[in-house]
Amino acid sequence: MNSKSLSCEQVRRVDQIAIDEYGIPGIVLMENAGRGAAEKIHGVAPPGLITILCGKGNNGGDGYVIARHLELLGRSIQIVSTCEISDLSGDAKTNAEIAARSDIPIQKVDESSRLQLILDPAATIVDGLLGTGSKPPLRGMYADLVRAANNQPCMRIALDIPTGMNADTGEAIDPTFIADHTITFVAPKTGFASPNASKHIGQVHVVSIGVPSKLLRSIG
Ligand SMILES: NC(=O)C1=CN([C@@H]2O[C@H](COP(=O)(O)OP(=O)(O)OC[C@H]3O[C@@H](n4cnc5c(N)ncnc54)[C@H](O)[C@@H]3O)[C@@H](O)[C@H]2O)[C@H](O)CC1
Ligand SMILES: [K+]
Repeated sequence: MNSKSLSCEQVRRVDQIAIDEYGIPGIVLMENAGRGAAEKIHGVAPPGLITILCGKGNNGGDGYVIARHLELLGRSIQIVSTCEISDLSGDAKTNAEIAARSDIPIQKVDESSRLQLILDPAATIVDGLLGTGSKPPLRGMYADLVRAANNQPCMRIALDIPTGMNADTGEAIDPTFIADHTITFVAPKTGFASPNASKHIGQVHVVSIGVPSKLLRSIG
């Protein structure tokens, strides 16, 4: 990994400074993240359906953007969401509404047996459940969804961090998403260098979200 690693706190600070001091709207950061991630996913995902798991925060928000761009790239996609669009907020809600208006298929799951029915064993799974806002260990349905995803015989791609991982230490309490590829935003996370992390992160791809290099240099 050629980029300097950052902690979750540092990356969240990049986000906030970009918005508050540089005036880059959060929705622009999310669009850059999602479009960049979609292009990486298109490059590594085998032919066929791509199922995007979307959680209730901005990690899920990235997933709604990714779905729109993968469809534009000609890929077959479906979104599996852990909550109603009305339960989302901010940029994630905006992008969920855009996806719904675009007739992108969105199915809500409230427990994992339903997910087993939805998941096509051959379909690539994209993990947009939890990112830097995660406080492991996983609770309730998120733990069940990660176990169900890990049991599928398909490629798995994590967005920003594998759900369940402590991205600062690399600690991966069971269950933690097991990714073949991790598409991470701004910079690799500090914990990715830990031996505990390697089984879960797979190949790491860093995607820029359009933050100026002057800001990146200022993060110590
Ligand atoms: N600068 C950037 O890197 C950008 C990052 N983006 C993406 O935003 C997420 C972070 O989003 P956030 O809304 O802060 O949190 P999450 O989506 O990670 O978590 C959502 C929500 O989930 C709840 N939660 C926390 N821990 C648990 C748990 N153990 N079990 C169940 N639920 C949990 C909690 O309420 C959280 O708030 C980042 O990773 C990127 O993907 C931006 O899109 C672009 C800029
Ligand atoms: K994730």
